[in-house]
Amino acid sequence: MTTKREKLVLVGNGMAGIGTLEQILKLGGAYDITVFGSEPHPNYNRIMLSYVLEGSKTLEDIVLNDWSWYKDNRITLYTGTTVTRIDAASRQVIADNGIAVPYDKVILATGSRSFILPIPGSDKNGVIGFRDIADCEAMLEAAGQYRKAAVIGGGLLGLEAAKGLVNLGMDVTVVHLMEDLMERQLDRNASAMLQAELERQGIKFAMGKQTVELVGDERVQGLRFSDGSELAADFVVMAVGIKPNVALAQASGITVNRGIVVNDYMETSMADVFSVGECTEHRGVCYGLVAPLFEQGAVLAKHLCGAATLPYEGSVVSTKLKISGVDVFSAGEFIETPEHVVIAAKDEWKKTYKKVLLRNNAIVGAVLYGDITESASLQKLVKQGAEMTEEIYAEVMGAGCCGGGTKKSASVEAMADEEIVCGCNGVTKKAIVDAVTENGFTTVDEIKACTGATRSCGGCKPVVEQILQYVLGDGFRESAKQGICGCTPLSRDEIVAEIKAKGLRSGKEVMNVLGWRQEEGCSKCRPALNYYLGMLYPDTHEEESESRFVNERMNANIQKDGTFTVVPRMYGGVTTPEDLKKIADVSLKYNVKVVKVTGGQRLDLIGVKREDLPKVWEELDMPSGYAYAKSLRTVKTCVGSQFCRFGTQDSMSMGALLERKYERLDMPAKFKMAVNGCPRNCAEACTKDIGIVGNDGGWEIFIGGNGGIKARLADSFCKVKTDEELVEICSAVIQYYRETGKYLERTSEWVERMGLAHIQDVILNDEDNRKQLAARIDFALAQVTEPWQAMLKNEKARNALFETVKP
Ligand SMILES: Cc1cc2nc3c(=O)[nH]c(=O)nc-3n(C[C@H](O)[C@H](O)[C@H](O)COP(=O)(O)OP(=O)(O)OC[C@H]3O[C@@H](n4cnc5c(N)ncnc54)[C@H](O)[C@@H]3O)c2cc1C
Ligand SMILES: NC(=O)c1ccc[n+]([C@@H]2O[C@H](COP(=O)([O-])OP(=O)(O)OC[C@H]3O[C@@H](n4cnc5c(N)ncnc54)[C@H](O)[C@@H]3O)[C@@H](O)[C@H]2O)c1
Ligand code: SF4
Ligand code: FES
Repeated sequence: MTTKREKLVLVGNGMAGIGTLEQILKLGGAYDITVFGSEPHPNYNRIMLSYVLEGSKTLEDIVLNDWSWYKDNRITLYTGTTVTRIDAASRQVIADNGIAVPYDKVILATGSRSFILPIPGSDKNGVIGFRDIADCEAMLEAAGQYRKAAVIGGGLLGLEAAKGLVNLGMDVTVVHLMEDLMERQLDRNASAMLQAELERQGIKFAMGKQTVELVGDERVQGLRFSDGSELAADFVVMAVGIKPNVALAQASGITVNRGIVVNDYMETSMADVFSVGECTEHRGVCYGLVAPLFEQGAVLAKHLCGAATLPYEGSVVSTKLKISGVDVFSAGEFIETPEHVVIAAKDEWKKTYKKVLLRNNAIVGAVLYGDITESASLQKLVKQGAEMTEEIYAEVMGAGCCGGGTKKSASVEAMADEEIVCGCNGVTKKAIVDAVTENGFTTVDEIKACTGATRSCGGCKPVVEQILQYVLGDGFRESAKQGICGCTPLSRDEIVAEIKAKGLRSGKEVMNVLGWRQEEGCSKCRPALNYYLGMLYPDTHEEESESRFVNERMNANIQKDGTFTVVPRMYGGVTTPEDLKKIADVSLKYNVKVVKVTGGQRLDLIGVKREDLPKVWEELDMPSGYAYAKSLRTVKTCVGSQFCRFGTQDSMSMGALLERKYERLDMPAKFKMAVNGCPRNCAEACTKDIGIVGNDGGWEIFIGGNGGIKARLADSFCKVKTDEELVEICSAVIQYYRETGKYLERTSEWVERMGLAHIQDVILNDEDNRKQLAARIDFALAQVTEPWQAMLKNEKARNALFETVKP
């Protein structure tokens, strides 16, 4: 006889909720699971949004559980769907779009939202919080259009946001209410050192300022303070704290205080309804960091799986600011009172500071600035409220405030097995050592995939590295080479070489033969392998569409409200009245929300419903502009010699020719080109992957430009006389990039890695090689087909993607 599986509904697709589900799945919990999330994305690492803004990660990098994870674990997922009520009488969870799902158990993990100061003007355009992908995208966009930003709030979030905006080229002032930055985590000494360093990094500060109004017309133009002074700003980020999302609990009659009130087993006041994460209030505390949320999730998962568990008794929190070049750590109590015994060391030359607070000889708090080597030990000692002893003093204070560096592996050696190394994910030293000794893992990525350590804020990475060094000894340096992801220690070049040498033909085969740690791979390696195989076998590789990112699978870009954009090709930025009429007719018929002229000189139909996509493309009957793909996006052109008085070359015709030639071909990353009729460079060749400028009766070719987050001016590659030479060199450059580029590596990074001189040598000084590269790209180009034409003929794929399955 089979027992009926209970129905578990999770509301909130964030880190706390999905972390709890991961634990439940690990424990073998027998539930039919449904997840609701208001955002249109799979579970992603919210913490890493700071790195996305700062430019060191992309949105794709921060996905924690991609769409296939839900499918593989038979979880029904409703994204872009907000639950509005739990009906205890009918035992159903009811969503805003009318979907009602029966439940046996419900987990509320609805998180928080940004607290927006209730002051006049806070609803003006250009004022946002920093909480989710949509906010992050809005900030990236604003940085391209506006100059002067103000970030209100000098806490963790405000400072990380400010650094991100400075990196994006904005003039940023942090407006802080108090006289000390991060006054909830740091004492005056550490705060002052932090402010000095951040000023050095380009952030300005307005301290002790209370904003009473945001001024401007529709768009914000500045801030007015209580002392009457003003600050000009055309973009304002509010980072003054968070508010738990409790509307659903309230509407369902569940007891709510600041957060959803729970007991030590995460039970709310409603039977069979539990709560974890930032929306939760436990013993009067709502947490705003991931470590406590995962601790809550671990207790709840065991509780729901019938496994023995201790009650959740609250968490001691510690924080680390994620700004490169600024190492700050704080745990427990940090402001001394007459009750405390203070151990402190400050080195103004090395710019380091260390303070440990004792109460009745128990370690109750610590602040580190500049050198945070001891953060893991101190975090544990504070959590345990350990007694200070001579040994601990020597271990923690070492040579004073900066002695950690010389005794790193000694301090790791001295760590107890059960000591927590990764506070965010509760991973002990023993779990990491076991992953090395029992599973043979040798890199941080492998440890991450196996244990979860370093998966969230990344603050524990140095200690994980020290443990690897301590366990592997000399073997560590050799193994320090990182694989393309946690599934393999192999680099891109090694994988491509093995595919060629062993004649491997599919992603699965590559993973099997090359000994992938995770049988199914992950969201990093699957699309990369699909690209490498397609590049190596253009005529025979069977496209593995399930390995593609969702936008590529749908041949359309998903937007934050769950609708899509449609961008038809306009070769060289040139269109016709007939095509414009078609676009207008289709836009009206399918209620397109906005028609936007893009930076790449074409039209973007924004707000198309998923189920309308096939009909829109069928009626447009125009080629896809690949605005979602890792391939040629646009060839921007100026008017050129056909019309411009200065033009010496026909840039419009050449742009259209190049766009028709290279469209649809997969590349390591998105690829943009521009063609100009003369050196006035109206189509901005200098920020394109390949930029072309009419010059001296011929063409000058530039490569490796980028106008995005990591802006880079293109390098002059060569000058040519004829159109034929131009096309041959473009072909050779693109094919060489395709053959040697790492998946997701833009040409700006590729040129820096390979060296301009080397690429010139390969392509300009070796005619045979150049011709072979051009022939290989022509062969690959002969295999590509128009995706929407194929999709419209394939009813099964069309139904599966656009009618029955959620992305
Ligand atoms: C930029 C940034 C950087 C951060 N850095 C760090 C850090 O370095 N270290 C650290 O520990 N913490 C950090 N945090 C905090 C950390 O990200 C949060 O504590 C954590 O993500 C909260 O997880 P959660 O699942 O409780 O809530 P959330 O992540 O807010 O997830 C809740 C989800 O539920 C959805 N939802 C809400 N109501 C409903 C509903 N009725 N129906 C359906 N869905 C709903 C929301 O849209 C959201 O997607 C950072 C936060 C930000 C914004
Ligand atoms: N590295 C990290 O651990 C990290 C990074 C980002 C965010 N987070 C978390 O995200 C959440 C939100 O972060 P946060 O920094 O907004 O919250 P926070 O509550 O930690 O800090 C808000 C700051 O804004 C200041 N403030 C309040 N009102 C103000 C006003 N009117 N004008 C100027 N300043 C004002 C406060 O003095 C405080 O320093 C927190 O839970 C935080 O822990 C953590
Ligand atoms: S780049 Fe030269 S040819 Fe082209 S539009 Fe500008 S001035 Fe005219
Ligand atoms: S401490 Fe945050 S990921 Fe390990």
